[in-house]
Amino acid sequence: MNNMRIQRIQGMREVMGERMQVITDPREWAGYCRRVTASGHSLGFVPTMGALHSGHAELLRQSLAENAVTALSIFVNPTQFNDTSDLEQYPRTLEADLALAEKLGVQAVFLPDASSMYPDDGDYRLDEQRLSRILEGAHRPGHFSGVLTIVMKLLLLTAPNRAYFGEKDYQQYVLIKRLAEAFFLRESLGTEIVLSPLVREESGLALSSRNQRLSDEGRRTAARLYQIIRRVTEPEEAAHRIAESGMTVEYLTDTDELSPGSPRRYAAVQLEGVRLIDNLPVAAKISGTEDCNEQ
Ligand SMILES: Nc1ncnc2c1ncn2[C@@H]1O[C@H](COP(=O)(O)OP(=O)(O)OP(=O)(O)O)[C@@H](O)[C@H]1O
Ligand SMILES: CC(C)(CO)[C@@H](O)C(=O)[O-]
Ligand code: BAL
Repeated sequence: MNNMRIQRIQGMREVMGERMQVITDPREWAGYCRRVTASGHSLGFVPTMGALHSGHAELLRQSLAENAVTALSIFVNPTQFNDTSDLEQYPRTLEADLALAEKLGVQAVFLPDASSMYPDDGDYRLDEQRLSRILEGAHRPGHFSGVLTIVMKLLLLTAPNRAYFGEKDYQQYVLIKRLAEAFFLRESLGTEIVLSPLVREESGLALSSRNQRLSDEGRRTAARLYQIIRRVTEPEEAAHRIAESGMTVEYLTDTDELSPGSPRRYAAVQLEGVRLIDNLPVAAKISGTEDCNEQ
């Protein structure tokens, strides 16, 4: 980062105060965000459901590098859970999340509750008619309607210059990018939707908050998912090998529907009652060997 940029960011931290702001009220949050942008400073925004891990940290680092101020939201959004036990068991680690955000240098955290984000009790919903119905959407009815609705509310309140979403949830990223285009969010809010690369454990397992619910043995089994999807050419054969490893396959598909001309492989599995997803560009698959035990 060049010196001018560092000085600008330091200046901004003095204006906004050194301590990280933690805000729960949507109106107060909108006011804070408007003050940041009105004073000429760029605002990056990373929406999450908390239980932060290194994947989230990467999104935050990217935002911190590209914007004067970085805002994080933590909200376990009930309308995107089609399964109530998944919602109840979703990991919540607020104190550790705030400590990590502060350590990374995040300037503001939005922690709303469900009643403040849904003053309409969820009567109003956004709905996409096509790409939200495949892959994750086919297996989690209503999920993307909940995601798009809460993301639109968060973007309207925050009006960031850039909002960051992870490649781990590639279908979600595509739907949000198209949402921004459909509703002219660049023209109205000045918001650009940014894709952040997928972060994996050394074993290859995609980092995910839900991984916390896996046993040690479950984690080792889960690592096979990536090893198999990146090495086995035929989707049917890959699904068979994943099932042999002890996971229940929900889907495993190669398609370019979400990225025309550049097909990707998408997979969702269940293991120990935990639902895991992964994806990669088909071109990134390793050909020439189908030995999934090799790293
Ligand atoms: N391993 C990862 N690499 C890159 N981005 C990630 C990763 N994990 C999560 N993200 C991104 O972080 C943002 C917040 O995700 P979220 O809080 O749902 O965490 P999560 O780990 O995806 O949890 P889960 O899948 O268990 O709900 C999303 O944009 C998501 O795509
Ligand atoms: C984008 C999001 C924060 C909306 O609740 C969530 O779906 C997530 O964390 O990926
Ligand atoms: N990161 C995806 C959000 C969800 O699984 O609900």
